[in-house]
Amino acid sequence: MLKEAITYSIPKDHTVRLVQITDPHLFADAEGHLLGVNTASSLKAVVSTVKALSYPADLLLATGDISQDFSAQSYRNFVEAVAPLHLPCHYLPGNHDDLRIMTLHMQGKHVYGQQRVIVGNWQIILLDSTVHGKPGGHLAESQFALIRKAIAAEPDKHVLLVMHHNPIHVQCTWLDQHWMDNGAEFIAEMASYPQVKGMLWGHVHQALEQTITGQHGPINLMATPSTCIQFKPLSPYFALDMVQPGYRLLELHADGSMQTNVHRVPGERFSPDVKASGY
Ligand SMILES: Nc1ncnc2c1ncn2[C@@H]1O[C@@H]2COP(=O)(O)O[C@H]2[C@H]1O
Ligand SMILES: [Fe+2]
Repeated sequence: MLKEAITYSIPKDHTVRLVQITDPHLFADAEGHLLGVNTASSLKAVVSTVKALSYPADLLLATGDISQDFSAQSYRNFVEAVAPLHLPCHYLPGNHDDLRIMTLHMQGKHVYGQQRVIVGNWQIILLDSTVHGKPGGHLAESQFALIRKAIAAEPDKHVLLVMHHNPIHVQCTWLDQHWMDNGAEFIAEMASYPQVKGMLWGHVHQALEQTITGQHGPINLMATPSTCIQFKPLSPYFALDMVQPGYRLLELHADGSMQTNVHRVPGERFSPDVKASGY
C-alpha cells in the first residue's frame, strides 16, 4: 500500500523553492564538537545565513545524519534550531541516525518523516538508503517499490528523489566505500522514467553537481555540503576541507527544469582539526 503524500496546494505553474540542510551531526550537549567544530553553532550559523537571504522557500529538506550521538535530545535540538526558518521540515535518516529515536523526537507542528510530498507540479520522494549498523548505504527493494508506486500514482508530476547516500562515486576513495552500493542499478532504473528529473543527497559533506542523460532527458545529480565539517573533494584518504559549512537552494520549475546553488556561511568562523584522520 502506498502511504498518503503530504500535499501543498501550490499552483501547478508555480516554481517550487527548497532549502536543503544536511549532516548537522548534533549532540545532546550544545557544546558537542565533531573534529573541532561545534556542530550546534555551525548549524545555527547556517540557519542565520538562510534567514538573512529572505529566500521565499516552500519547504526544508533535512537529509540525514541529524545526530552524532543517537540521543533523543539531539533530534529535539535540530527541530528547535530550524524553527526560526518557519518552513515545513521533511526529513529522512542517515547512517548516523536511529530512525526509531528520530521518529519519536523529530516532532513539531510541521515536521514530517513521510516519504512523499506533492508540491506544485512536482513529487518529492524521500528515501531511506540506510543499512543498520553500517556507514554505507543500500536501496532496499521496498524503496524501489515505493518509487514505482509513487510514480504510477502521480504520472504527471516531475520527480525529485532525495536520499542520504550517494548513488554515484564522488572520487574520494575512502568515502566511496560507504556509497549506496546498488547505486548503479538505482540510476539505471531511474533513468528509464520520464518523470525523474533530479537526485539529491547528503553524506559526502561536499558540493557536487552532475548531469546524466536519462532515456527521456537530463537528470541532475546533486550533493550538498554538511552544516558542520567538510570532506576534501577528490581525496583518496580521509581529509577535511577548510571551506565553511553550507546548504543548498533549489528552484524546481513547472516545466521540469531546475536551478540550484550551494551557499556557505560567510567568513572563516569554523575551522576543523586538519590533522584528524576520521571519526
Ligand atoms: N578515516 C575514515 N575512513 C573511512 N571511513 C571513515 C573514516 N572516518 C569516518 N568514517 C566514516 O565515513 C563516514 C562518512 O560520512 P559520515 O558523516 O556518514 O560519517 C563517516 C564515518 O562513519
Ligand atoms: Fe555525515
